Order: sequence, then C-alpha cells, then structure tokens
Amino acid sequence: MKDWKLLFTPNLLIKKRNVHIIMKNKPFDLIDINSKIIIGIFINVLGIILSTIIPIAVKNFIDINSREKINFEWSYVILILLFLQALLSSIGTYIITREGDKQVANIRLKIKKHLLDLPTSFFDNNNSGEISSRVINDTTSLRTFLTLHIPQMVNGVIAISVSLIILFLLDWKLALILCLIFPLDALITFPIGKTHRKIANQTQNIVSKLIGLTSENLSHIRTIKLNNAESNVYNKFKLEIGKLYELSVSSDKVFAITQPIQRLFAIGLIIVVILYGGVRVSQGTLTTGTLISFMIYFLQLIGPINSVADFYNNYMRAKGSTEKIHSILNTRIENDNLANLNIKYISKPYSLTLKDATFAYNNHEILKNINMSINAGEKIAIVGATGSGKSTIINLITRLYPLKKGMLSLNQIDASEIKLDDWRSLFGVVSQENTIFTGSVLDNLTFGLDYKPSEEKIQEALRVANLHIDIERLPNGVHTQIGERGLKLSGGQRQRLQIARAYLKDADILILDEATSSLDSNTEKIITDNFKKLMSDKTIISIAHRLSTIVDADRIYFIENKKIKDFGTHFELMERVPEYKRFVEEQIIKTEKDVQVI
Ligand SMILES: Nc1ncnc2c1ncn2[C@@H]1O[C@H](COP(=O)(O)OP(=O)(O)OP(=O)(O)O)[C@@H](O)[C@H]1O
Repeated sequence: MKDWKLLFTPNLLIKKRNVHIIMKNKPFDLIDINSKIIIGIFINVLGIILSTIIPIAVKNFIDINSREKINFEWSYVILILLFLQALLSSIGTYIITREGDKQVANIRLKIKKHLLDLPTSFFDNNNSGEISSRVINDTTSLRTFLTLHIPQMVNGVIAISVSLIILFLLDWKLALILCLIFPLDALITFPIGKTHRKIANQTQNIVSKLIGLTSENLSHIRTIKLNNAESNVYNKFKLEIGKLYELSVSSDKVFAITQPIQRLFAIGLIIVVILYGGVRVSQGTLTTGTLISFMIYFLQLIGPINSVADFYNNYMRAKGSTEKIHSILNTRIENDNLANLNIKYISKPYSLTLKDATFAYNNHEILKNINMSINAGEKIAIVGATGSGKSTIINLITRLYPLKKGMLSLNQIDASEIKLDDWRSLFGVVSQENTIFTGSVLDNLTFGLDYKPSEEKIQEALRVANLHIDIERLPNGVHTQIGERGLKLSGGQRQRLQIARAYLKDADILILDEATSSLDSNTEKIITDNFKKLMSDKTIISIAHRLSTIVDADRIYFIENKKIKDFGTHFELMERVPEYKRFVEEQIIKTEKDVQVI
C-alpha cells in the first residue's frame, strides 16, 4: 500500500483510497468534475454561445443584402465567429478529454492495484479474462460519460436556453412551433431508454464473457488441439456469439424504429416552420433572414436536444459501469490492516508453527486441527494422497488463504500481526504450477526481487538449478524471450527456472511443492546435492511423491482424512503407521519403481 506509485497526479486516488469499504455506486464516486473539467466545459460553453450568435449574423447579412447592394461586413463577422467557435471548442474539448484520459488511467491503476491486493479466493470465483475486459470496458464507458456526455449536456442546456431566448425575441410564434420538438423527442427517448440500457448492459456482460473465453482458450490451445476439442470450444463460443447477435438485433430493431421517427418529427417540424414562415415572409410580417436564422438554429439545436434528452440514459449506463467497477473495489483486500509488525523486528532463527489450524474452501472443509512445528534449518516433508490438502497447507503457511480457525505463528508471534509483504518475503516457493511469465529468462529470474543480482549470482542460481547449460545454448542466453508463460522452454526447464528464481530470492524458508516432478532422477539428484551444499542453513518444506525427497527429511507429516495422522522420520512412520507404509508402497513405489530401498 505504502509504495502505491502513480504515473499521474494522485489526488483522485488519495481522496477515494478507502472507497472499497464504502458502498457507493454513482459515477461521481469514481470520476471527478474538477477545475480542469470545469474550465474545459466553460471554454466550450463560450464557443456554444458564439455559435448561437452565428444565425443572427446570417439573418443580418441576408436582411441587409436583400435591399441594398451586396455588403460583406456580416460575412466577415460570420467567418470570425465560426473560427472562434471552432477554436474554443477544440481547446475546451482537448482540456476535457485530456483530463478524462488521466482520470480513467488513474481509475484503471486503482482497479489494478486493488485486484493485486485482493485475496486469492476472489480469483477462484471470478474469471480473470472477464475481470480484465471489465477493467477496460467499464472504465472506457466512464471516460465517455465524463468527456462527452457531461460536456454535451452542459453545452446542450446552454445552447438550448440561449437559442430559445433569441428565438423568442426574434419571433415568438415561430419559436413556439420549434418548441414542439421537445415533447416529440421526449416521446421517443424516454420509453426506449430503459430497453436500450438493458440491452447495452447485457451486451457488455456477454462481451466480457467472450473476451474471458477467448483468452482462456488461446492460452490452452495445445490442450484444445490434443483433446480434439476445437468443435467443443467453437460451439461454446458460438453460443455466446448467438446471444450477442440476438442482442444486437434487438438493438437494431429499436434504432430501426426510433431513428426514422425522430428524423420524421424533425423534418416535419422544418416543413411546418418553412410553410408557416414562408407565408409570414410573403405577408411581410417576417424577414427572409429571420426565417433562415430559425432554420439554422433548428439544425444547430438537434444535436444538443438529443444529448440532453439522452443524458439520463447515459448517466444510468455510467452508473451500471460504476457498479461493476465497485463490485471489484468493494471486495475487501487481503486483511493487512491490523498487521503492522515488520519482520526485521523478529530475530532469527525463525521457527514456524501451525496450531489447531482448520481450513475450508467455500465451506468445504479440507483441513482440521493441523499442528506443525518447523524449526529453522529443518528439512520437512508433507506426504499424503492426492487431494489430501498438502498444497493447501502451503497456501495457509504462505498466507495465500487465511485460516478459518487456529493460529499460524513465527517465533510464537501470531502471523496476523506481521505485515503480509514481510511475511511472504520469508518464503521462496517452487510450485507444481507453471509460474513462468512472458519475457526473458532474466525477467523471470529477477521477478519480484528487491535487489539487483550480480552476473555471478545469476550464474550461480542457474548452476544450482542445473539450468546453466540449457541457458548457454539459447540464442541470447538469459536475455532470450521465452514466450507466453515460458512455453518455449521444456517443462523441466521451466521447473528449474523456478528453482533458480527461488534460490535468488534467498528467502529463509524454501517451499518445494512437487518442485522436481518434471525432472529426471539424475537432474533431481544434482539439484538436491546443490541444495544440501548451499542451502543447508535454510528451512525446506517439500511436498513430494518421490522417495528420495522423503527419506532424507528430518520430519515427515503424513496427512490423511483432513488431519495429520502422524509425523516422524520415514523409518519411524514406516514402522508405526500402517497407512503410511501402504501409501508409500502404493503411491511412491509406482512412481519410483524403487522397491528395494524399502
Ligand atoms: N482454490 C480452491 N477452491 C476450492 N477447492 C480447492 C481449491 N484448491 C484446492 N481445492 C480442493 O482442496 C482439496 C485439497 O487440494 P490440495 O491441492 O491441497 O491437495 P494436494 O494434497 O496438494 O493434492 P495433489 O497431491 O494432487 O497436488 C482438493 O479436494 C481440491 O479439490
């Protein structure tokens, strides 16, 4: 939280920093009508006022020139007014859009920051692609509201008011006819507004879902191909596209009906004005110039009238986007509020304890009354059947998920009192998942490091992970780009890259969750020997099915039926716990074909 660095002036963020705990869903909770926006709108309004004078200048030009020889004076005025109006409008619009871009960038940064701080469980229940598209689409719709709809509404109100005053002063009867446009426009705009909003909202939801689906599909393209699941994936996509198509057709129908009616009303009114005005001109009660200026006002006002009439709908749309953004921002971040103890105040050596720890994913209990005590420098193994909760214990120890009951502590200090960032700096984790990012080998090695490792240190890390030869063979060494999620590397290379990264982190506790499962036993032995030589002082917690990892452990925790069935060395457990013996025989022998060791 402390080093929340922004590219932009942070006033918006500072003001709204704790917004996630306040339920607010109005667009103005996120966007800020600040002095820049007001100045921009003011400049635009000046332009609009100038534009309302143009028809009068036209009227004067026509009325003067109809009687005497051609006088160009008013045409210069018209040209100057047109130029000034364009200039003011472009300056005002630039100020507003620039400020809008800044605010949207800040909102996006704020959402990104918040997303990064959300608990892991949030991502279990939300599709990442959908969230990403939401961040882009909903913020874009807020930008449009701030930079387009609000200025257009203000300009519209001013343009309409000033023009109406002028029109009534010029000829109140003709002005009254023109005023018919308001009820006629409202007759269409208001009834369709709700339908239109509903369609727009549903469309946005489906588009987000489609983007989510597409990004997930593309990242699993190999699996799709290998499972011949192309048609399956295509059909799923087609279903969503079908829904989108239906919605687009509904929207097309609404526009197909309403737009011609709106145009019909407008043309009808113009004709009425021309007919009535024409008669008045021929009667000599109205000048040609006044009639033409009325026509110009009318044409000038159509846009502003529609903007004002549509403002409510646009507001509601922006409100919808705000609600969706707030559904992210209102989700509580990982509870780091109470924890302010800095790890540097806890002196080493570190011993880690789980006491009566109980945990459930979405009320589904996985672990019950887990007790573990891990001292500095110990080599610990967690063993159990697949799905028994081994990785979940790691998730609890690293505070990716909070305990439901019980206590996690470091040197007897409750983990919840220690700052989360500091806590996680205790661990170097090599997991069974692919945790490689798009970028170079070096980018991945130094990912999240709080220091810049020397060239020698990097080479040392590569050697520890037995990856140095592989990297030497790459065209640009550590600078080689390794593709999305490191897909240009082999599974074993990716795993060794994770090991080298964890080594560079130089954390006190190394967690190896099936860290060598993709490696051959020779490579695994080289790495294990390197660990023994270079990391003998580190605490190591391993989850492994391989006997070689388990037999060497100082202590093995055997998990069964949500609990720790027993703990001890491999040979103690083999003697004492028949379930462990059976497990080793069934699970490990299968993997190792290593019966003779037992
Ligand atoms: N994010 C999650 N949300 C809901 N349930 C989960 C989640 N992660 C794991 N589980 C469930 O929790 C149980 C324990 O999973 P865990 O990954 O801890 O097992 P494990 O012992 O590490 O398994 P393996 O040896 O197969 O890796 C499983 O039943 C799994 O389905």
